[in-house]
Amino acid sequence: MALDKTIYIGAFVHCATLTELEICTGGSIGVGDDGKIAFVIKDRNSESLPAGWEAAREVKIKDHGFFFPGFIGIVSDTHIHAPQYPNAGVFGKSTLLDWLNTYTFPLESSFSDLANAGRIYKRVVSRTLSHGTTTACYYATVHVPATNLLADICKEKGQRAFVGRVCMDQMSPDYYRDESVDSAIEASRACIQHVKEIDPGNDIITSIITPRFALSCSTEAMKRLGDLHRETGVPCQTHISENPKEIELVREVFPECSSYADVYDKAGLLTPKMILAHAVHLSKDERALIKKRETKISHCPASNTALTSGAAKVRELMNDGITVGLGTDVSGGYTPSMLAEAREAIFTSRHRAMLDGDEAKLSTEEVLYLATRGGAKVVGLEERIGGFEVGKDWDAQMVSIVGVDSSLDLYQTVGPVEIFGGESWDDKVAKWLYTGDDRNTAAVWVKGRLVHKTSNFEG
Ligand SMILES: Nc1nc2[nH]cnc2c(=O)[nH]1
Ligand SMILES: [Zn+2]
Repeated sequence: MALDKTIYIGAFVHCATLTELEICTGGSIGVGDDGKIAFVIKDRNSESLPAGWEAAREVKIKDHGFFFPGFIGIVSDTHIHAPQYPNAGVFGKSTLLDWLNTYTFPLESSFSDLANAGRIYKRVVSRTLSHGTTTACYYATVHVPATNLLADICKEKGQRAFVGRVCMDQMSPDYYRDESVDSAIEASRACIQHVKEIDPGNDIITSIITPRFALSCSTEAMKRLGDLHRETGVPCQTHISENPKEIELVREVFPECSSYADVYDKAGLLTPKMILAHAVHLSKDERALIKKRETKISHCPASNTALTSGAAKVRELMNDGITVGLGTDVSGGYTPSMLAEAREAIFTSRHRAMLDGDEAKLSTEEVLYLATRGGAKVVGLEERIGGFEVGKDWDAQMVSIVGVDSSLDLYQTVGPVEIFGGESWDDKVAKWLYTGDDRNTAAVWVKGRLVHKTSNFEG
């Protein structure tokens, strides 16, 4: 689809490094008709437009707002279960294993009904886009037609997505499981093939091989999925070391393996293109193995707190040199918002700090990095998304914070973020992170295409 050449004008905020925000208050970014950033002007007063851009369309920021890279969670939300969205906020006092049996498997099994799947998947994709999630790493269900439908919906709505059919051939309910290893592999191949047909170049949609977790997959199934991963180059995602009872059971079910990480390693699944969600209780040896294999981790703090799984030691993972992103893990996590997830990451780190010392604290800059550039690295798209550099895709959100305008004596805010006029730019970003919500996400673009807008967007 041809896009208009567009110049985005106003303030731009992105993560220069893990610990530094780069804030250009008077900049412009030109996005070509291919959806890629063609130029970045950091100061409009001292730099003029490149030739040929005089007649380009303009999109301007209002008042205190700014452009920010789209969230990459696993969103990218680096870890979200699309079929579990109707249960967001519904988990009672359960912990992982009883939560799966009580809430999750019954809901996921209902995706054998394609009309039901379509109704829910449309809402998940619209909702995550409205929160600024430009890339999502989705778990679907075991069902091939519904998984393919999720890929179709992401493509149609324009959300960059990794879409995985869930494999589960053991220790799963009779009413919801793969019947055999052969049928599981065949079904996974069918979903990989579907994505090849709808998006051969993985422009927006990528298939992802998805063994649910070690307990629901036989050794044979995991080995065959490892072979499929090697044969196709398709990335992988799964869960690891989330809950103490789960870890104990993994020990009992796989006595030949020295650790949870070793179960995946022996199956050929611990590779640079594998995303492991949770990683709450990893041992030092497991962390060393994950680092050696260049495997990525999705930190899911809201879910880890809700299901009382534990508080992951993110500082330790980062100090080990492991690449970390953020995931909402809906509906283990209650929220589809990566902004809320970033807050949860901050507060979980503060609880860790009360046990481990101040170094454990994550800063505003660090969690925004995990939600953008960190997520881009986790999904292997760091050359294409995550920040505002020439040649990258325009995956961005316009953050709208209309504040006090003393000249007009107006007082109008978008959502709950209050701006009184004395705030520095760092303060404004922090206020957005701590007090903002989807009302502040005025518009969202993926690869230059406008994929969400509110009434606060005039463009
Ligand atoms: N949080 C979470 N952990 C899991 N482990 C296996 N399946 C799941 C799931 O659906 N959610
Ligand atoms: Zn999960």
